[in-house]
Amino acid sequence: MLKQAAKKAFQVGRSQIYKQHAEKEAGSFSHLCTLIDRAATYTRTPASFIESMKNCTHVLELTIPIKRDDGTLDFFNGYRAHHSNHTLPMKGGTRYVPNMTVEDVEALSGLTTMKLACVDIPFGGASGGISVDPTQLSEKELERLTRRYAHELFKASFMGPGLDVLGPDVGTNSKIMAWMMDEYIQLAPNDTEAQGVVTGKPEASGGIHGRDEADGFGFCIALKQFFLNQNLAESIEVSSNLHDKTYIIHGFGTTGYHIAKFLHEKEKAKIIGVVEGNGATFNKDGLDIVGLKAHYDKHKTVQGFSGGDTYTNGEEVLYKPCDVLIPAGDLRSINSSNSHFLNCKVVAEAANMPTTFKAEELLTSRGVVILPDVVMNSGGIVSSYFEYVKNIGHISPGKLTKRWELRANESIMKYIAQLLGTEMPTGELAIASDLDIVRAALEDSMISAVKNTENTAKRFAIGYRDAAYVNALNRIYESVRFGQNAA
Ligand SMILES: NC(=O)C1=CN([C@@H]2O[C@H](COP(=O)(O)OP(=O)(O)OC[C@H]3O[C@@H](n4cnc5c(N)ncnc54)[C@H](OP(=O)(O)O)[C@@H]3O)[C@@H](O)[C@H]2O)C=CC1
Ligand SMILES: O=C(O)CCC(=O)C(=O)O
Repeated sequence: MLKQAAKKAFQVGRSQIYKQHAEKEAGSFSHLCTLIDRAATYTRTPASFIESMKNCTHVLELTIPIKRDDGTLDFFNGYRAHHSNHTLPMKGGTRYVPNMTVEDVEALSGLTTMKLACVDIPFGGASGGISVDPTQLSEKELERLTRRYAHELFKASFMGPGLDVLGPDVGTNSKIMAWMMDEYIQLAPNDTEAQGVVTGKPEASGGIHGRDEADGFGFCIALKQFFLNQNLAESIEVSSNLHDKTYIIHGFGTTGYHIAKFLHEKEKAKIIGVVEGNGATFNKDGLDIVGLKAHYDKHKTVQGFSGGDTYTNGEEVLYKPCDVLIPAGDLRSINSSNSHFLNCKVVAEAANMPTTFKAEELLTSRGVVILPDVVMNSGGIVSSYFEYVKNIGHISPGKLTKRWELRANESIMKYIAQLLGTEMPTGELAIASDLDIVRAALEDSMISAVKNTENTAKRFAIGYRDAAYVNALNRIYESVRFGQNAA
C-alpha cells in the first residue's frame, strides 16, 4: 500500500514522458557494462579484470519498518551496493527517491567506482538509499527511517569509516547525514574514527566548508578547463570563454542551483532557462539566479518567477537553442524521447547517468559533444573525501600549517622589502580560510581529471566519456595489481 502511495506521489511530481521512454531503453547496469566494454579495448588490462568490473561485490536489499506519527506501521525498501572493494573504504551517495530500483543502485555504485578513479581518490565505489519520497514524511518520521536504515546497514557490515562511507545525493541533506552518524556512534561508541562514517555533515558535526557547493564549484572548473581546449571550442564553433555562451539547466536542486550560481556570479554567464520536473522559466537575456533562488525557496517551483516566462511544460524550454545543456536532475533525463529535439552544442552532465545510450548515439552523430558525469560532477565526492580525511585525521585543513605559512610569507616580504630598500607594506597578510583550501584542492583535482581525459581522448581519437573510463579502468587495475586485494 505504501509503495502505491509513493509511486503516485512520484507520478504527480515528474514528467512521465521521460520515464516511459527511458524504461524502454537499456537498463542502467547494462548501460554501465557497455561503457566499460567499450573503454576496455583501449586499456592494457586483462579480460578477467574487465569482467570483474561488471559485477558488484555485495548488494544489500532491506525492508525497513517505521512507525508513522499516527501510530501505524509502514515498510520501505532500502538498498546499498558495494561495487568494488579493490581499495577501502568504499564510498558513495545515498538517495531518497520514490522510484529506486536495485539495478539503478548497482549501476550508480559502479559509476562511483569509475568516478573516484577518474579523480584519483583511493576508494572503491558504493551507492544506496531508500525508495521513498522524503517530502511525504514528517521530520520525525524521516529521522526514524534514516536511523533504522543506518542501523540495518551497520548490522549487515555495510557501513563504517574503514568499510563504507555514505555521502549525500538526491533527496538527502546534511541533517540526514548527521542522523546517520549519530546512529553509528550509538552502535560503535569506541570507534575514534566514527565521524568519518558519513560525509556531507553539517560543519558543527565535523563537516567540511563548501561541501554543499562543491559539486557546482567543481563542475564550473571542469567546464572552464574543457573549453580552454581549442580543439573542442573550434569543433563546435564557439569561443573558449564561459561568459559568452548560453546555458539551460535541467534540475534546480543542490547541484543545479550551485552550478547556476557559479556560472552567473563568477563567469557572468547567461543562463537562459531552468527546467524542473514541474515546469520551467526562460529569459533569452539571462535569468537573475539570486532572484530565482529566492523565488524557488519560497514557492518550491521555478514557475511564476517574475524575471522569466513561465512554462508549465518544462520540455518546451529544454528544446530551445542554447550552447550548453546541463542535466542536473534525474537519471535518464536525456533519452530517446527528447534527444531528437535538443538544440544544444554541448551536453555537460552534472547529474549521474543523465544520458541514455540511445540518446548519446543520436546526439554524438549530430556533432553534439558530451562532457561526462564521471568527470564533470566529481566535485561533490572529492570534497567528501576531504571531509573524510579531516575526520580521520581529527584536524581541519591547514590547522597545523596556517600560522607557520603566514610567518614564512611575512619573512619573505621583509626580505624583499630589504632588498628593494622599501618599507614593509602595512596591514595583515591574508591567511587562507578552510574554504579557500578546500576550493584550491578541488580546483586541482578537477583540472587534473579534465587534462587526463583530454589526453586520452586525443591519443585514441575517442570521446571524452570513453577516455574517462579508459583512465579509470587503468588506474583501478594498477591498484588491484599491486594493492591490498591482490593475493
Ligand atoms: N549532491 C551531490 O553531492 C551530488 C549529486 N550528483 C547528482 O546531481 C543530480 C542532482 O542531485 P542533487 O542536486 O544533489 O539532488 P537534489 O535532491 O538537491 O535535487 C534534485 C533536483 O532535480 C530535479 N529533478 C529531478 N528529476 C527531474 C526531472 N525528471 N526533470 C527535471 N528536474 C528533475 C528535482 O526537482 P523536483 O523538486 O521537481 O523533484 C530537484 O530540483 C543527481 O543526478 C545526483 O546524483 C552528483 C554528484 C554529487
Ligand atoms: O559524497 C558522496 O559520497 C556522494 C556524492 C555523489 O552523490 C556522487 O558523486 O554521485
